[in-house]
Amino acid sequence: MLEKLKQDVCKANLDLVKYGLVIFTWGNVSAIDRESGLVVIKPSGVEYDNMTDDQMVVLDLEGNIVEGNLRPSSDTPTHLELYKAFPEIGGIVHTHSTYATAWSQAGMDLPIVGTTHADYFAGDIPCTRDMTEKEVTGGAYEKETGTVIIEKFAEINPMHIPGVLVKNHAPFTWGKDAHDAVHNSVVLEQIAKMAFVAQSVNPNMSMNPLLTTKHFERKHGANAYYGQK
Ligand SMILES: O=C(CO)[C@@H](O)[C@@H](O)COP(=O)(O)O
Repeated sequence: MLEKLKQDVCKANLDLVKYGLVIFTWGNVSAIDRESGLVVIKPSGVEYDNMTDDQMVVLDLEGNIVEGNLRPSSDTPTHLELYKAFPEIGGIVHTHSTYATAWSQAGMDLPIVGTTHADYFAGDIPCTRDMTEKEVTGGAYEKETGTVIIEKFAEINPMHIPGVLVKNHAPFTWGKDAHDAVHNSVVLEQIAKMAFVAQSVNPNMSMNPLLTTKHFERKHGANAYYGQK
């Protein structure tokens, strides 16, 4: 079932290793088939070295396992909440990549201070609020992680800012498919690193909003002209 999607999701997970975004089992990628409403995600705690397509787990949006012998990623409920809230997205990535995670741990939005950032994210990348005791200990921690992310995007278009920093935890990114979500995760790590260095040089750094709009629009706007037709 969903063989092509399982291949794509497995490859996307392995790409996290290729791009240096995960060590051990510290991350996960999923993708959704919107027609059937089924989600494919990597199994929990399985080393990337040994990961194969047929280990991918297929679930419905309520978290019922439809196919697979292994337990799905522990972060599956977060992914499911995001798929339900953001109908335009087709893939999700979670990593503990160093610089993006450091900003998450600092509890700070990642400020937009360069065109590299604006080419992919049309503004600051928000950091979520502290989770309440009930959200952490009430039995639905991973689902509630999704809730605090969605809350943060009440007034943000998730296709304009395809990522978030979960406070004291780590980043999630998304995209039109698993590959696109991985791409955004790689970019997020790089811009988090660049912003860290820039801030150490100038703590009062800023960016002209016109430049932000120009760079985001030329790649993603209605009249985008970056790249080939
Ligand atoms: O966030 C964490 C751990 O803090 C998890 O995302 C990470 O270890 C990956 O877990 P899974 O192997 O996907 O269950």
